[in-house]
Amino acid sequence: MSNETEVELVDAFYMLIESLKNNGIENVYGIPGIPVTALIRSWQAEGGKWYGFRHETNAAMAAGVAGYLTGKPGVCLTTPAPGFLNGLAGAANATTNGWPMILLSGAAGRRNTDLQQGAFEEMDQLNAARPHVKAAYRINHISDIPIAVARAVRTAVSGRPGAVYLDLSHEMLTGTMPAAAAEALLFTPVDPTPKQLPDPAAVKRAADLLKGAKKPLILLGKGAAYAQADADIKALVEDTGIPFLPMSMAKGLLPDNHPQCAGPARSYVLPECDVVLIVGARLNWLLGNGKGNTWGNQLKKFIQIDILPQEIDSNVPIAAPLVGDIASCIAALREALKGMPKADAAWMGGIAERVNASKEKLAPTLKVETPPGMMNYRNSLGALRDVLAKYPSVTLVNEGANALDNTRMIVDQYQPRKRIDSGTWGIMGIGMGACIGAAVVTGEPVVAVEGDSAFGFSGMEVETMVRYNLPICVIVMNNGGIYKGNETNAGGYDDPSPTSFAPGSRYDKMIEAFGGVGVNAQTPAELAAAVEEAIKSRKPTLINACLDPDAGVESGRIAGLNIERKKKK
Ligand SMILES: Cc1ncc(Cn2c(C)c(CCOP(=O)(O)OP(=O)(O)O)sc2=O)c(N)n1
Ligand SMILES: Nc1ncnc2c1ncn2[C@@H]1O[C@H](COP(=O)(O)OP(=O)(O)O)[C@@H](O)[C@H]1O
Ligand SMILES: [Mg+2]
Repeated sequence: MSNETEVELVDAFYMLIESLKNNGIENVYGIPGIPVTALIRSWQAEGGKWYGFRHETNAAMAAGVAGYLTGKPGVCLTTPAPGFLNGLAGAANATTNGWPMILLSGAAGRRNTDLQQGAFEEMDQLNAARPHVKAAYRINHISDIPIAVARAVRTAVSGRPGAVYLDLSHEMLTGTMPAAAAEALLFTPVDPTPKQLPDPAAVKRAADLLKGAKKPLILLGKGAAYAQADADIKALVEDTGIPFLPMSMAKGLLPDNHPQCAGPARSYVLPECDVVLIVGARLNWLLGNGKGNTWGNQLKKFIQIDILPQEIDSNVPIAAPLVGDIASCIAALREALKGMPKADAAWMGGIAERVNASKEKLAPTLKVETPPGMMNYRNSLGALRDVLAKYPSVTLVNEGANALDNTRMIVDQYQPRKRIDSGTWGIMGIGMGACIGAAVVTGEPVVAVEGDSAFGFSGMEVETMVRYNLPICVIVMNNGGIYKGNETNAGGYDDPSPTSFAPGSRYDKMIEAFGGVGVNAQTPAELAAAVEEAIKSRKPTLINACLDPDAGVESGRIAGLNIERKKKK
């Protein structure tokens, strides 16, 4: 009898499953196929939750959003080469957003790949991943799995979070090892997201600057939402009385209707403020790179809280860098600011005036009557706003151009981490993956406001939503095209324009094909009723919101980034 039959062995699937569990991973998102199908079945058999998608990019988006919402890396599992590449788009988006996720992909054997001998789905995935993720590792031997998974988790969640690629080489996946030795290697990592405490001198410098400000502003970014230091952030804002400006995914850290919220007065507070406390936000294109017209011509003093030291001075000089994790930095800053007088009443009064004026100007447009089937962004989203105000725990997913800009402006958020959108890249295609990831990790209803083009990037996942019976209500803002639906093509012949879709499309019929609830909403009242019914019923629902094809402007609020022809021919 050979020695092998006497010694109990374990295989790589066992080591992967146990290592994922030791790192607190409960859900895996992806698509089966060679060589991972049996691994998925084993994961399920061991009690792991599997969410099977229709496209790996959507599975990876779900994993990234799950990471953002929970602080634990979402895990996406794919097959090699094309499956890996599809997943990589979601991993790159997670890394750009600073969200923790792990992309696990099967890979062809090293011997063939490194000699480019044409193995099945051969690709040098490790090197293809490296430029687009926070880190990429290959596991070459079964005994390395526990350390590799722990390292991937720690890398994904520590510092600035991001995606980690783990290459599951064929040789490793087919390996076995003695069970006793394997058990000795399995472990649970200690404190993968350690506190990063700020330097007390830096805290004092920041506090002194804030105390001396005449027109201070607190700018909250999605890093502040991700940090889950909600109570301390709210207390810092309210104790100091300083106005706050939330970036889109920081909305809800304090309610959008909070008296200190300067959101509707962004174009006033950015040029007028003198000291800005940036909490988990980057001075990138979304904030005019911290200079130019967005900020007016007065010199600003920036205080920046960030866990990544090299984010400081990325665009403009930072007068008081505060490097550390947001929770630790905010706690230290609150201590240093104790007794500081509230922000200047004249400054607050000026902001309140502009916020009220902005709201008064917007209000009537939200109630405007339009003929059935010809809603616009204002009256449709005005109706949605009133419904969602009654359900603050609903997660709102949002993408598109006009569909994005108008929803961000009109629909208020009341709780942290309840708005997921196109993020730092301004990417289309996060939609259905984000809905599924959010529904899975929150267990709460999700409402998505999707441009009809944006929806198209991930729309096949309505079958996935129905299959898992997730409480997701997708609203397709059907204006008949990209930005609008009534452009004619420049050539004058009959083909559609570059931005138009088939007129009269009925997206609600898509979900009905899979057994979900489809609604064709012609008026704001019909839209509101259908959304509320979907939230209450928790049934997977798709609402085709019929908008005027002329509603919308090219590229929404970022039209200025377009390049136009300098001359006709
Ligand atoms: C992956 C990807 N592809 C293309 C784009 C370009 N793009 C595209 C294609 C948009 C769709 C706008 O049309 P929509 O129907 O989604 O929204 P509205 O009609 O409401 O503006 S917005 C935008 O920046 C993108 N941002 N991301
Ligand atoms: N826990 C944390 N502590 C400190 N900084 C963090 C933490 N998590 C994320 N960050 C930082 O927050 C910033 C988020 O910026 P960004 O994604 O541009 O936000 P927004 O788009 O809302 O402005 C990143 O620079 C990231 O390094
Ligand atoms: Mg559209």
